[in-house]
Amino acid sequence: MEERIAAGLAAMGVPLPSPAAPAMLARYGQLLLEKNQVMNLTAITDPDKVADLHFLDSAALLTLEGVDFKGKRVIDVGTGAGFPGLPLKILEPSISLTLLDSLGKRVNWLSEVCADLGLTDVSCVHARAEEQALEKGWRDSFDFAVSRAVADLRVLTELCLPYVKPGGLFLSMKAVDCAEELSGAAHAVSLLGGKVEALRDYEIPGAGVTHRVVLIRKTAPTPKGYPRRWAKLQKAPL
Ligand SMILES: C[S@@+](CC[C@H](N)C(=O)[O-])C[C@H]1O[C@@H](n2cnc3c(N)ncnc32)[C@H](O)[C@@H]1O
Repeated sequence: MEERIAAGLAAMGVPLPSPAAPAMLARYGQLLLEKNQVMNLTAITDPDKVADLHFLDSAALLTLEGVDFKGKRVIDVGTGAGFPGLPLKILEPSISLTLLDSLGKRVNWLSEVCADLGLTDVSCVHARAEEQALEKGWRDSFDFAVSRAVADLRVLTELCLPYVKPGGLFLSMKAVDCAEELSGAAHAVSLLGGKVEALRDYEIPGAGVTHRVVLIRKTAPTPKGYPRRWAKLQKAPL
């Protein structure tokens, strides 16, 4: 896995913070596949596909022109087994990272992985996104929110955008055919103080797959009353 990750990162033009970074990612991959035998962490079990569809896919966020993760406070909402947040932290160690998920078992495992890899400045938080955003110090306070494979953009915007401070970005990882999802989310984005700034497509080397990042700029603070409770948020999406 290490060679494939190293070759993919080089092809994508992602600089390595240290020569050990591909080995760290491969170690993470090994822990993932081991734990996946006893806990549902990923449907992808082929090591090459884990390299491509988890690690290189996550790393693609570091290739976006005009988006600099250096020293940023980043939250990964619905991180699951740590994607995309944890590979970002390994490849850009200056990030102050929060990994948030509503499934406690996954969050506990992520804490173990961070300890195993010797990562610092990573908070693994077991909470529902729409509830944690109401806690003091969380709202309008992150430079970037990132998220992959969690919910339709209309709902996801209400889960993620409240965390982002004005001037910051919500980076939503989607399929290239997300036009309908995007237009369905237009009202949620503007109501919650955001603006779709760009759509960026990227190819994962060797995988023959193209994915898309929707960049949403936070232009104003989150209005009072948002995010709403899960039942409301889902029953009556914005
Ligand atoms: C399909 S997994 C995707 C995981 C990871 N982002 C990835 O791309 O591999 C969706 C994750 O989102 C979490 N999730 C769903 N709704 C959530 C919410 N409201 N707050 C926090 N986590 C949530 C689930 O527990 C699950 O781990």
